[in-house]
Amino acid sequence: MAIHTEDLSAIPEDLPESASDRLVSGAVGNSEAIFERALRPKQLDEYVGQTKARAQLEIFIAATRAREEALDHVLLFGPPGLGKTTLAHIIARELGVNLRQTSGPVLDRPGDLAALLTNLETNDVLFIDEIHRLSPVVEEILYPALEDYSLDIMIGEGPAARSVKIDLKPFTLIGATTRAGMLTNPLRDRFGIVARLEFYTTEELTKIINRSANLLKAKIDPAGSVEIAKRARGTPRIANRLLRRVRDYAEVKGTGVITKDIADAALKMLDVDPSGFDVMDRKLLEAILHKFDGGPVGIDNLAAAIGEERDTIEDVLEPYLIQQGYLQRTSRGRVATRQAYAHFGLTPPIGSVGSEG
Ligand SMILES: Nc1ncnc2c1ncn2[C@@H]1O[C@H](COP(=O)(O)OP(=O)(O)OP(=O)(O)O)[C@@H](O)[C@H]1O
Ligand SMILES: [Mg+2]
Repeated sequence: MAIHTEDLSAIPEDLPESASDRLVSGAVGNSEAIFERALRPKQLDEYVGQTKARAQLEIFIAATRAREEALDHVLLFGPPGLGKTTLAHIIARELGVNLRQTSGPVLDRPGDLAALLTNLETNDVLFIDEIHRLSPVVEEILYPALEDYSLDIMIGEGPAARSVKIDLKPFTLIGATTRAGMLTNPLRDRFGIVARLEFYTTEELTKIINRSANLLKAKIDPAGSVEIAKRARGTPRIANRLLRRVRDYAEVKGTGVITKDIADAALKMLDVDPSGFDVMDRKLLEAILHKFDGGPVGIDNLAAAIGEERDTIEDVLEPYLIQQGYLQRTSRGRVATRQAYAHFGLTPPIGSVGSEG
């Protein structure tokens, strides 16, 4: 069995055009997949940031290796582009086992899952991306597999139908999702290790950009990497994407070196503002401010107003705006904070939420 087989069909292609085409969307376009793989760190010590998740995993991996057992099942969750797939591959590599990759929407028949599971070698990793999109019938046969490495499969139909039990070799499931909240409770409960990935700091993104620039043989000065890092929405995928575009700009409009001024001019041209917001971020905030008087506004109304899918708002747009304090999610809907008013040069009304911008 090949080590680290990649199932390209697992790369999500079903994101709405407007979302996947965004320069700062966390989502990945297919043409980008090859480039992403080249920049993907292969070992835990190359994986920048996520100190909490990394510290946990280091211990569990070392202990499991020493005992020659399968690692507990791992759930990785967090917004797109923060490094879930990367981390899954690193875990398998550090464990010294094979990784088999698939995704929730692709696994639509129980037989497909059974085939994957029965082909795993001892202690291998099965990586299921978008695990919140598993169909209920597939999820059902996953439970006993996770719990006691066995499959209960129905053979035949009607009165002749019988259930057969198949023993599996010990394995580790790594599930990745942008939405831990959409997992069913019985599934979530079966993960022994749950790691939530956080947005990266400017310092961490600067490190990632320097490493990528090095691999791409792009010339960049320290202030240039900081400028890109500050505008990458806390997301390594976006940092790498911006780096590539800014490098093109530097080669055509400058001397080839990415300086602060070149980065700034390039990002301005690409419509990424100093807070790292792109057209869609601004559209969302402006809709709340102008069409809904700052909110609260329900997610479906908001989706209709900006012509975006509700899922895209919740998975891609909102998490960063909330983390940065521009948006609040309340029981009555989304509310723009004082910081959002300030961003657009507006005076916040009395009683508006959030800290002073
Ligand atoms: N901690 C990190 N250190 C360095 N580079 C990273 C890190 N995390 C992610 N990257 C880079 O960002 C890119 C995107 O990461 P990855 O594909 O793992 O994100 P993801 O969380 O799986 O996204 P999605 O939810 O869309 O599947 C990778 O190609 C990798 O180069
Ligand atoms: Mg991924």
